[in-house]
Amino acid sequence: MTTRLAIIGFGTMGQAITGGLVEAAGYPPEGITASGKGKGGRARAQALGVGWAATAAEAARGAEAVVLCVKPKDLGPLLESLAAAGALDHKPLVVSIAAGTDLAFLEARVPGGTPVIRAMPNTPCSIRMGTIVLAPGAHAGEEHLALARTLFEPLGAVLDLDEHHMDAVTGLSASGPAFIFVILEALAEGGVQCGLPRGVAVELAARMTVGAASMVLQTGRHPAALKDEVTTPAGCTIAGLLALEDGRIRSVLARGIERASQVASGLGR
Ligand SMILES: NC(=O)C1=CN([C@@H]2O[C@H](COP(=O)(O)OP(=O)(O)OC[C@H]3O[C@@H](n4cnc5c(N)ncnc54)[C@H](O)[C@@H]3O)[C@@H](O)[C@H]2O)C=CC1
Ligand SMILES: O=C(O)[C@@H]1CCC=N1
Repeated sequence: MTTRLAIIGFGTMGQAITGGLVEAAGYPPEGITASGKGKGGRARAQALGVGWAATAAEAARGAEAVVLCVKPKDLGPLLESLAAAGALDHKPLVVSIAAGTDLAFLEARVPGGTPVIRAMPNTPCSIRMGTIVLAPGAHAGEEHLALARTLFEPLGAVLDLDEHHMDAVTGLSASGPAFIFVILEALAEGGVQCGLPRGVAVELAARMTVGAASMVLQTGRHPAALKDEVTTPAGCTIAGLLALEDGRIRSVLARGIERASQVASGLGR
């Protein structure tokens, strides 16, 4: 049976989640009502066939699950407006995807006993290749986690983790697509520098990345062991690897995740 779902905040992530559910996973659009303030949201909702509510309160009323997809700074005012309108009085499952906004903050702004789940998805959810980490609040039981999994599993791999990992998850798998896009762009530039047409270089870089990542997931082997198999003694790969190490590639990438995670932790304040 379809869960009546409200998506509040219809920007990048609200649209990625809704688009992934409707276009890629075949979720019935009539089961979803969206609400947003940004440009183009209503037209996108219409194109997807999902309902559109003029206000967040209207979307939330009667929904079994309310997914909050607004920026961290907008979450407090949004929850206050929903509480003032009594739009969460029926205690639906409330899911927040906001970075840096903890369960304690959310639970303090919904009616007592409301089940709340913090989720951290990423933009690849729009093509069902996402990762989504879930952390349940004090009143979210197994049935609520099961409902959240039903909503997110069509969009990618769902992992349950304790909330204290959420900032690290945000820096790694939520910000991470942006880092990978920059790496892909740079890899393609290398190919262009060596004479490949740009389109071919981008395609080779992207397909190679999918293949290498899939090897890690499918074999369960350590990335270092897989790397060693590519690296012929006195061959070309070791020459390229050493050039990358001269640029401190590992430290630069790891510090990028650390910095994103640190900033994520302050976004809700
Ligand atoms: N962009 C990303 O890759 C990821 C973002 N997130 C989190 O998702 C949330 C949304 O991020 P984006 O989609 O990138 O932001 P966005 O700015 O693209 O979308 C947020 C939308 O919420 C709307 N909004 C603000 N207040 C509202 C209200 N009271 N009622 C209805 N709509 C309202 C805004 O007009 C805007 O269209 C953030 O909290 C972010 O931390 C989490 C994972 C990945
Ligand atoms: O950059 C941001 O703040 C959001 C949260 C994670 C990905 N994008």
